[in-house]
Amino acid sequence: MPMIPRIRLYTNVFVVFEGKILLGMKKRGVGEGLYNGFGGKVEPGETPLEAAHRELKEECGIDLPLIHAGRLLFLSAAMPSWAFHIELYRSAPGLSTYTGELAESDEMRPEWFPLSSIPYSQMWSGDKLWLPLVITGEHRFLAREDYDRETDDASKEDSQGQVELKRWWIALEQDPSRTEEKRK
Ligand SMILES: Nc1[nH]c(=O)nc2c1ncn2[C@H]1C[C@H](O)[C@@H](COP(=O)(O)OP(=O)(O)OP(=O)(O)O)O1
Repeated sequence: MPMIPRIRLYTNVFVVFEGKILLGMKKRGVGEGLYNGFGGKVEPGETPLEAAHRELKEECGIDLPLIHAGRLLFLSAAMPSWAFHIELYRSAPGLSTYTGELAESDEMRPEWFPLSSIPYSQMWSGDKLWLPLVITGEHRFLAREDYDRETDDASKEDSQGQVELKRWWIALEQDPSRTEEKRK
């Protein structure tokens, strides 16, 4: 029987104000050197929303109302024992203030970017597929990504194993609060 991976549950929060987005430069660990939202593992006894607020506060010092934006599920050939499930949140629409003091932490250096110049080339390669949906916040979505070994250039492989985004799909959730759209 093939090995069945175990699910690791994470959160990721994007603070989006009028015309700008708050990202963090990851200073250590997995994803070091990349910009990302603020987040981490959901701890036992915590809901994902509670974890999202806790991680936002721990990693950049602030808190504000959040809405669920979507869900990312991905597999990576670099970590075949795990399936990653990330609950994605964004700040509630229309907000322009937060509580607390925006501050650098051991893990993240926060930085505002205009929505017109999001540093996608310094982010996880799949994020550009769904971050625009997080920013508009009109539909919640499910995104699915498979990272596999690079096949075109074996010289790039190191002991960690280089992976690239090979397959993906995104689907919008039905939102019962919206008028049912007619489908062709
Ligand atoms: N925006 C993103 N896009 C993506 O494709 N993978 C992401 C991602 N954000 C996080 N991941 C993946 C990478 C890695 O395997 C895992 C780790 O995420 P994080 O850096 O958020 O958590 P940490 O390892 O810092 O956990 P904590 O120690 O609980 O803070 O989730």
